[in-house]
Amino acid sequence: MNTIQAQCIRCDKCYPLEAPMTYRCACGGLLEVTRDLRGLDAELLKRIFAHRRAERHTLHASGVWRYKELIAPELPDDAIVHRAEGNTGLYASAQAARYAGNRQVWFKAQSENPSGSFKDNGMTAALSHGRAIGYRRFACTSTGNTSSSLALYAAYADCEAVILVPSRDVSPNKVLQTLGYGAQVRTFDGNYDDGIRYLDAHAEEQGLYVCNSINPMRIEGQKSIIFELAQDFDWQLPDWIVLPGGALSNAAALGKGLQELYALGFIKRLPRVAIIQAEGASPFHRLAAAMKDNAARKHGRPELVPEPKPSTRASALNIGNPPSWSKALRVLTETRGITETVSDAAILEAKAVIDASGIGCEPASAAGLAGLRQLVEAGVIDREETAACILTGHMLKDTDALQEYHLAEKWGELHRNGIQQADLPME
Ligand SMILES: Cc1ncc(COP(=O)(O)O)c(C=O)c1O
Ligand SMILES: N[C@@H](CCOP(=O)(O)O)C(=O)O
Repeated sequence: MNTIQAQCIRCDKCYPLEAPMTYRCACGGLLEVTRDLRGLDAELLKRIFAHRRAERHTLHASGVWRYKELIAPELPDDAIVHRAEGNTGLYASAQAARYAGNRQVWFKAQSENPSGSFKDNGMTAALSHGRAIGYRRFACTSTGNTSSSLALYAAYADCEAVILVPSRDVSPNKVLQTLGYGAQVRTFDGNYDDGIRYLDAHAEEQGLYVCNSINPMRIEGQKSIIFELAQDFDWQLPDWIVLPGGALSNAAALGKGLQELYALGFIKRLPRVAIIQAEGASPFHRLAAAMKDNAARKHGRPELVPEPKPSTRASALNIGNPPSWSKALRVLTETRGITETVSDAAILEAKAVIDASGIGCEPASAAGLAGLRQLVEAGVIDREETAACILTGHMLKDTDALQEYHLAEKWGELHRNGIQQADLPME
C-alpha cells in the first residue's frame, strides 16, 4: 500500500500515516490528509458513483467506499472493513419545515447506519487504515456513539477494541451496545476531554490505534456524508447544512468534503454551514462570537477557551474541549458559516417534532432543528432558504430521554404522547 500523507493544519509539516500512528503535529496542530485532486475528472466520477450506487453486496455498495477515489485510493480493496455504511435516507419533512419556519427542511438520517450513528462513515476508514498499517488493537474515548461504532467494526474485523467511557452522563443504551459487540469497556471519573488527554499520552505505549476524530483518517471517511448528500441532491445542495457540534468532527469532515467537491467542480456553489451547540457545552460558539466581535483577532491567533464543566442533557454533546475546533473555524470562514446555541429544553422539543414526524433521533441530533428554528426566528436564516439537517444518531440510542419526555411528569395524565384511556370490551 502506498503511504498516506497528512499535513499539519497549523504549520504545514507533513507526516506519513504509518505505525506508530501520528495524530498531531509536533507543534500541537491537527493533521489532515492532503492529496492532489488535479487530474480527477468530475464528470467521469459522477457517472462511476451513479453506477456504483446501484450495486449491492460489494465494497462499492458502501456509501463511503463508493467514493473511494476521494477517500483513500491507497487502501487495497481487500483491506477494507465495511458494513454497507452510508446509503442513509434523505427525507423531506413538512412538519420540520413548519416547526422551523422555512420553506423546506430535509433530514439526512445517519441514524440509519449499521451502529445507529454517523460515526460509521468515519470508522470504516479509520479501522481499515489502522489494520492495513499493522494494528490489531483499537481505542477511543466516547460518550457512546464512537464507542459503539468502533466496537462494531473491530468485532467484525476480529480485532480488539479498548473503550474509555465516562462513568456518568452517558446513555446506558450506548454502553450496552458497545459491550454487546464485545469491546473492553473501561469507565473513568471524568469526561470525553479527559479521555482524549489520556489517549494522547498513553495510546502509543499501549500499541493502540486511536479512532477518535483527532485521527485524520476518521475525517476522510466521515466526509463521505456530504458526498452522499450532494449526490442525493444531484450535486445541487440546499442553502444551508445544519449540524450539531460537539467534538466538531462533523464540521471538520463535512467542511473538508465540501471544499473538495467545490474544487473538483462537482458542485458549483458552496452551501453555508450552521453549527449548533448545546448551551451547556458551547466553547466553540463563544469563540466564533468573539471572532465576530474581533476581540479574539486582536490577540493574535484565535484560541478556543475550553468549557471546564460541560453539561447538557444531549449527552453526545457533553464536550468542553472539542479537538477539531481549528478545522471547524476554517469551515466557518470558507462557507460564511455561523454558530448558534440552544437550550436543553429546545433540543428536547425539537426532538419530539422529529420523532413524531416518523424519522426519530437522539437528543444531540435534534440540536440542528432547534438551532434552525432559532436562526429563522432571528432572521439570520431567511424563510425562503432551504436547509438539510444531519440527523446524527438513532432514536433508540437514548431511551431514557424518551421516557423522561413522555412518561416522567405524571404517568396518570398521559398527555404528551396522546395515550388515551379507553374502556375496550375485552373478550
Ligand atoms: C449523536 C451525536 N450527535 C452529534 C455529535 C457531535 O458531533 P461532533 O462531535 O462531530 O461535533 C455526536 C458526537 O460526537 C453524536 O454522537
Ligand atoms: N459524541 C462523540 C464524542 C466523540 O467524538 P469523536 O469525534 O472524537 O469520536 C461520541 O460518540 O463519543
